[in-house]
Amino acid sequence: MITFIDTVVPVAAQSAQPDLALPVGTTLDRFILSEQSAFPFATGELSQLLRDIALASKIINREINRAGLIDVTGAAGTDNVQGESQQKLDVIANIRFIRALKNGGEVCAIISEEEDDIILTGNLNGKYVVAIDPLDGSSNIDVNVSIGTIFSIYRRLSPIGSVPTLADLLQGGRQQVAAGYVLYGSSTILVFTTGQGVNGFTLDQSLGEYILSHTNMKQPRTGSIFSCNEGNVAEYPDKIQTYLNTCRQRRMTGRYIGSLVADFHRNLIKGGIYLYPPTCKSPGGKLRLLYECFPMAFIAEQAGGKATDGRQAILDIAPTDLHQRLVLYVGSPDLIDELLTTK
Ligand SMILES: O=P(O)(O)OC[C@H]1O[C@](O)(COP(=O)(O)O)[C@@H](O)[C@@H]1O
Ligand SMILES: [Mg+2]
Ligand SMILES: [Mg+2]
Repeated sequence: MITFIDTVVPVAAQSAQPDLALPVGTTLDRFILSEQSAFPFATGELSQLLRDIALASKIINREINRAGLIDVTGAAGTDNVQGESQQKLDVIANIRFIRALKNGGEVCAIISEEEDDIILTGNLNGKYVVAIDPLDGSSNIDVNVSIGTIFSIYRRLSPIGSVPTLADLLQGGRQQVAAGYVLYGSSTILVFTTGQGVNGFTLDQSLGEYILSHTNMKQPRTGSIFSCNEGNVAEYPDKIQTYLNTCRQRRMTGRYIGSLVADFHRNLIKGGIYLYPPTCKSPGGKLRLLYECFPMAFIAEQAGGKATDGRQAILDIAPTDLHQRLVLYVGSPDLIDELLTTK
């Protein structure tokens, strides 16, 4: 369920909100409006912000679908703050989302995977800040394999009208008011939560509309899928190697697309566990806390799953850096528990 209260109710206290089930087939706009109307104090900014993200994702979806026809494949010739070569679509997606968030007026600051520093939008009266991975799964762009976008929304801490600060972006995962992803796969789906469960909207390309297709998504308690880059196994900690051996002995299925959004989405629906342990190249983990781990952990927990770095719940981690990386284990709760108790 969506909460459209623009007076923020952090994750922990949101379960008291009314349950407003809407039927499959409802448009995203109708869903947003009807949910918002349930909250007398809602002023619509969060609703509009979600619409802005949905619109930008439709534009990106169009670019991705035409990737082979227009000059959007290959490297952009630039590196991001993490020293990763930026793909042209990384840059295009980054520009499109930042433009949509700036023009919307609700967002005062943004942190993006593709930008070194905080982006001040100039909307000093904007109530929200956004962390975004404009294009997730960049290594799959040129080979027509599913990719995604990941976003996380917070209410600003600094006073309305003032210049946003680092503290606005380095809030804890449990302060998120909304988080979601768009999966550009065989179909395009927008999945998000505002702390009242998780819903999925499939893009009807002929209408250009996101339509409710997955209501109140729930992560199966267990599953038979494990997802990790087996090429790195020799570098994984012994405990993880032991756990993966038990997965193989149990004849679980190895599935790894190499796009976090796609691997997460499959495991959310079918049951499974995604692992990105420490490696020699990324001893602290590869995935970024603010715009990959926090949003996916919020969605996972809202769907009944779990997300941990092996020591604590991802959502309990205090962020210290805009682009800090983390070890991530996320998925079905029983599989995460098994991993954590592996000797
Ligand atoms: O190629 P590797 O090392 O297995 O890493 C794949 C992981 O890295 C990512 O591509 C990182 O995300 P970006 O593509 O947004 O940088 C994840 O989507 C994916 O799960
Ligand atoms: Mg990513
Ligand atoms: Mg990315």
